[in-house]
Amino acid sequence: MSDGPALRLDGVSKVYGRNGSAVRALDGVSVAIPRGSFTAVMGPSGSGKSTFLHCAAGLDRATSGTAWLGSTEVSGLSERRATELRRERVGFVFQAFNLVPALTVRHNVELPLRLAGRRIDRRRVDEVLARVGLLEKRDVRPAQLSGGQQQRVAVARALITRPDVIFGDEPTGALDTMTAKSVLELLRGIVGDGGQTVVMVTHDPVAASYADTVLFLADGRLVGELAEPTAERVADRMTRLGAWA
Ligand SMILES: Nc1ncnc2c1ncn2[C@@H]1O[C@H](COP(=O)(O)OP(=O)(O)OP(=O)(O)O)[C@@H](O)[C@H]1O
Repeated sequence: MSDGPALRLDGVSKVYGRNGSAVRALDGVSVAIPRGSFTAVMGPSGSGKSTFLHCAAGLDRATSGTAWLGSTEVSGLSERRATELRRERVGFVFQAFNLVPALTVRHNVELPLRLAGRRIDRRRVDEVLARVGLLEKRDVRPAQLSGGQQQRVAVARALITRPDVIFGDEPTGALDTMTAKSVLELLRGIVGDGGQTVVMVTHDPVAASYADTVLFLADGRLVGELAEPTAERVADRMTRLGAWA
């Protein structure tokens, strides 16, 4: 593994649609996210947060500029290589958990390995389930779990391939405050003891305060950065961006 940033965007723009109906969702965004850091991405609705995540993770292709994951240029990959990269090098945690209801917890966590045609190491699966505090729930189905527990299964599923970067798109958006706290502490812990990199889009200043750095987007542009954020300072910046006007 190289020593450079986990993630780098160089002048990334993303335009949806054409001509009269074109929307510039990202407008020349440049940023480097260090390995082993926890970054939150905030901004008003429609500011480009999801687009940022999608372009950085290889879910979507930038219209111009380059996106790097470690030393791999994500923006230049063929569809097949982008799919491989998503399977092997990044993990995703979404607001809606996206677990497969018919599969047990253990089988949900194993799924990325199966999709990548990799060997299932039961001990590794148990280790990851223990890491998220759900080893004893490994044989139940998602419907038998609380929202917070389901999200912790989703975190385990994201961790199983040992990805370089874990992307969260509003990972605590569907959770109550206390449950959200346990998921955020888990993400914080992954960065702390696993040296992994977490990048999370959120609307919640309290969630953002768990990060090392908050990036602020407005109208597709990177308009600010806050290190060692507190919920109050994040909320203040968001107010000044007109997010809650
Ligand atoms: N597939 C698409 N086709 C056309 N326009 C899109 C598409 N996806 C996003 N956009 C537009 O790009 C802009 C940025 O959208 P994006 O979803 O990245 O913002 P966001 O900050 O994540 O918003 P929110 O907080 O509301 O989820 C918006 O104006 C949106 O309408």
